[in-house]
Amino acid sequence: MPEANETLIAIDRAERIFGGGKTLFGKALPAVHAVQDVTLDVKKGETLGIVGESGCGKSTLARLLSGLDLPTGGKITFEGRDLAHEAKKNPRALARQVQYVFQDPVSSLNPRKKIRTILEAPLIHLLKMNKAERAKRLEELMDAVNLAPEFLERYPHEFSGGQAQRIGIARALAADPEVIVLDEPVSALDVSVQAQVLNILDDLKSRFGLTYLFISHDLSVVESISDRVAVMYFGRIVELGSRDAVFAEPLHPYTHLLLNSAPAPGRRAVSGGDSEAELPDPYNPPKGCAFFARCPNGTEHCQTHVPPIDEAQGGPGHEAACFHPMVKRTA
Ligand SMILES: Nc1ncnc2c1ncn2[C@@H]1O[C@H](COP(=O)(O)OP(=O)(O)OP(=O)(O)O)[C@@H](O)[C@H]1O
Repeated sequence: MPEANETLIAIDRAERIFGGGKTLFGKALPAVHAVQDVTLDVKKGETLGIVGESGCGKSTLARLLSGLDLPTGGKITFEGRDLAHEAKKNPRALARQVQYVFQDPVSSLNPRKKIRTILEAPLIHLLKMNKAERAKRLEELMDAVNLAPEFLERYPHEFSGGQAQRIGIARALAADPEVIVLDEPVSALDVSVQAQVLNILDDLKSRFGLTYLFISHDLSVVESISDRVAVMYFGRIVELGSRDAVFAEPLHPYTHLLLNSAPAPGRRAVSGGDSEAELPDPYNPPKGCAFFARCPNGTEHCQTHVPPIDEAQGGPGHEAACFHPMVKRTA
C-alpha cells in the first residue's frame, strides 16, 4: 500500500438518518439511523473493505463518502475540503474525483446507448476533451479493462456479466478519479469471473494510483482485496483494522460470528450465521449495544450503554466497539 498514511477522506462522527421529523399535528415520524457515529480515515492508495450483513449501512456510508448523499450529522472532508460544501458548490469536480461501480453491471448501463457513447460522456462533460483526445482515451480505457476496441460499437445487452462489469469499471476510470467506490462489484458474477474482475481491479489500482472503497457481504472477496477492513453492524463500525488483524485476531464478537459461520477457504458469510430476525428493529433501536441480543459476552451494562470504538484491546490501528471483546490470541 503506497504512502499509507496520507488521509484522503476523513469522516468525523458521520450520521445519516432517514425519515424522522414531525407531522403537521406534532406527531413524531419514524426515523432510521442508517449510519451512526462513524469516524474513519480513508488513506490514499489503500483498499478499504467494508463488510457486514444486509441493511447494516454499507451502501449509505458509501453514498456519503462519494457525495451522492449528505450526512445529517458529522462531517466528511475530501483532501481537507468539506464534502457537503463541495457537493453543492462544485459537484462536477467531486463527481470526477469519486466514481462508483455498482453491483448489477448490465442494468447500471443505459441499454439504448452504445458503449462508445457511455464511455465518452464523462470525457465530454467532466474532462472537456476534444475528439482526438477522446479517441485516444477510449483506446486506453478499453485496453485497461482488457476489452477489444470493437466492443465500443456494441450495446450493453450484448455483453456477459463480467464484460459488462469491466465496462462499468472503464466508465468509472474514464473520469480519471482518485477514489472508486465499488459496491458489491463482483457479487452478481460467477466465481471464475469474479477472480478476473478482481485481478483487473488490482492491476488498475497500482497503474493509476487509485484508492478503493470495496463494499461486500462476501468475506472471502473482502479478505482477498483489502488492505484494511471495517466491519459494520446496525449503522456503526464495530471493528476496524488491517486485513490481517481483523481476519486473524478478530476482537468484536460480531466479527467472530461472521468468520466462524464462513470458515476459510472460500468463506462467503452472507447472513452472519444467526437468524437475521435477531437484528434489532431499525425504527426502534435498542438503548445499548445493538449486538447484545446475539452476543455471547453481553452483560447488563451492554444493554444500556453503547460501546465506543477504540484501540483499547487491539493496539495501534486495530479498533473495536465492545465492552467485552473476544480475547486476543498471543503468538
Ligand atoms: N432512502 C432510504 N429511506 C429510508 N431508509 C433507508 C434508505 N436507504 C437506506 N435505508 C435504511 O437504512 C439502513 C441501511 O441501509 P443500507 O442500504 O445502507 O444497508 P446495506 O448494508 O448497504 O444493505 P444491502 O447490503 O442490503 O445493500 C436499512 O435499514 C435501510 O432500510
